[in-house]
Amino acid sequence: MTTSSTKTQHYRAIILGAGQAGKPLALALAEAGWKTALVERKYLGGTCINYGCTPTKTLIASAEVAQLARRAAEYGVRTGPVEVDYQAVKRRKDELVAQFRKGVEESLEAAENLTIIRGEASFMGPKQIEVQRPEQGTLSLSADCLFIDCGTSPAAPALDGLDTVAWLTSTSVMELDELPEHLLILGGGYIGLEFGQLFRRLGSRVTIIQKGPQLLENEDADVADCLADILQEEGIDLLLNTQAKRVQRSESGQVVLHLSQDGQTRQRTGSHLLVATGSTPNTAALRLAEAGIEVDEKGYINVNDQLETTQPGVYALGDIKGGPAFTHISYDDYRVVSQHLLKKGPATIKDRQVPYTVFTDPQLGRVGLSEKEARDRKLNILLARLPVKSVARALETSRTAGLMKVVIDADSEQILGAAILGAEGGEIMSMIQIAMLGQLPYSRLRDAVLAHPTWAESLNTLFTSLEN
Ligand SMILES: Cc1cc2nc3c(=O)[nH]c(=O)nc-3n(C[C@H](O)[C@H](O)[C@H](O)COP(=O)(O)OP(=O)(O)OC[C@H]3O[C@@H](n4cnc5c(N)ncnc54)[C@H](O)[C@@H]3O)c2cc1C
Ligand SMILES: NC(=O)c1ccc[n+]([C@@H]2O[C@H](COP(=O)([O-])OP(=O)(O)OC[C@H]3O[C@@H](n4cnc5c(N)ncnc54)[C@H](O)[C@@H]3O)[C@@H](O)[C@H]2O)c1
Repeated sequence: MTTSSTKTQHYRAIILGAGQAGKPLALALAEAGWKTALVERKYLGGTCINYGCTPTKTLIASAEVAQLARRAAEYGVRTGPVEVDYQAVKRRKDELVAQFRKGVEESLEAAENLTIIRGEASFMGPKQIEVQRPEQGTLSLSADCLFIDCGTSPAAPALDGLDTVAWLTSTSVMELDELPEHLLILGGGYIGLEFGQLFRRLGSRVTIIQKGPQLLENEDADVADCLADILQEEGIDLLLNTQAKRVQRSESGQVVLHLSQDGQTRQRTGSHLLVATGSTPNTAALRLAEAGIEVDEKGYINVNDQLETTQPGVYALGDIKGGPAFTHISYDDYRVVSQHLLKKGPATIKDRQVPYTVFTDPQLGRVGLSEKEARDRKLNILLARLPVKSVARALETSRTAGLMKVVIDADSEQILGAAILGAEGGEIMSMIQIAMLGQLPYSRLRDAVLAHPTWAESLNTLFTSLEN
């Protein structure tokens, strides 16, 4: 249902942003009988479905097939030369995104008590907003409760000359109709690595420039270095400890990056530049100060453990509140808010687990403390460590790259964290996460009977030899 009116319309709940928290929250509140409005300025489903997880993981799947086909001879299979039809790869991705988006639109449009309003929202007062609708003028709305799920956008670093080149974001790089010939990537985080490897495997030359001494700056150095070796073996040009000083477009239309590495001047020239140096919250349009909603120094909205902002009755969910920026965290924010408001049950974001997976190949599955974090906290720990090449399943399937590492509390035998860099690393990490949820001591996994030859069985071996 679409609405149009000039006087202020009142709702029990208004949700700003139809992302990974906003969509399920709108459905839950409406189903509970709350008169609810959902305001979205672009696509229903938000980042994950439209420009995040869904399109990237679909492209990554095509890149994995290309890579496996190239390695076919290792398995004794002849394929002939491997060719990538990038238009077909892109079409497959676009079709899946359209399918997911349609599913979201249909479920929201079918809901009773829910009004979908297309336009950009701004606060006019603590519980009052204005929506700028394309070609329909503004709409004035008020509500008893407001929920902000407006997400983030790619951030642009302060880089001399950036405005003179047509640089790409994680969104616009997926709109290219042709493969970049040589993709320069600024940033060695999640986006830089996932795009870097997928474009390399699809046939581009790729250079990744990371300002710090390792990729994935928050991970343990041994894990990050192992992943760096794997990417370099695939032909990715990796520059660590490298600062971008300025960028310019050459006469032939190439992008020229002027760099500094360990005091040495360097240069890289490519056909395209992808900037993947982090995100910034979508707070500018919201005029949060009008509602007395406080933000931190980076502009992320301050919330308490029930996700209420400094304005009572106004909540912030998902990436816009800062902290871990993952789809499953946004979804859990929805769970916390809906349990708190609808079931009046105890619900908090305090001390929740934050698992995540970097979808390189091999994947990096992570949960809990890293070794560095545990040592910084001066915890008495044991480490379980296993190179993936020691796992039977890895050898049988020729997927031997990576390492597994688990941090254990030496006194209680409880698992404190895990980094699984290996094939299906996200799934193996999730098994360890479930053991952590159930507070199983590591020895239960070491001694468990696990089917041979699965990836899961590697847990027996992983926990057999421990180091301090
Ligand atoms: C390339 C990429 C890959 C990713 N891959 C993964 C992954 O594999 N796994 C994972 O867990 N996470 C991944 N993420 C992160 C994940 O997509 C986000 O954490 C998640 O989508 C955040 O959801 P959200 O609830 O904060 O809101 P979002 O999904 O960001 O939605 C916010 C919505 O608010 C709308 N909006 C903004 N301002 C206004 C306004 N003023 N008025 C009205 N509407 C407004 C926006 O249009 C948008 O639709 C990825 C992100 C990117 C960019
Ligand atoms: N698989 C996933 O879960 C997934 C995938 C993609 C994105 N995401 C989400 O998207 C968010 C944004 O991803 P991202 O990769 O843009 O950010 P990020 O913060 O993960 O990584 C940015 C990287 O860029 C580096 N950097 C910053 N400024 C630089 C500069 N001027 N030159 C060179 N390097 C520089 C940083 O050191 C850092 O390593 C992530 O925080 C993540 O939560 C998640």
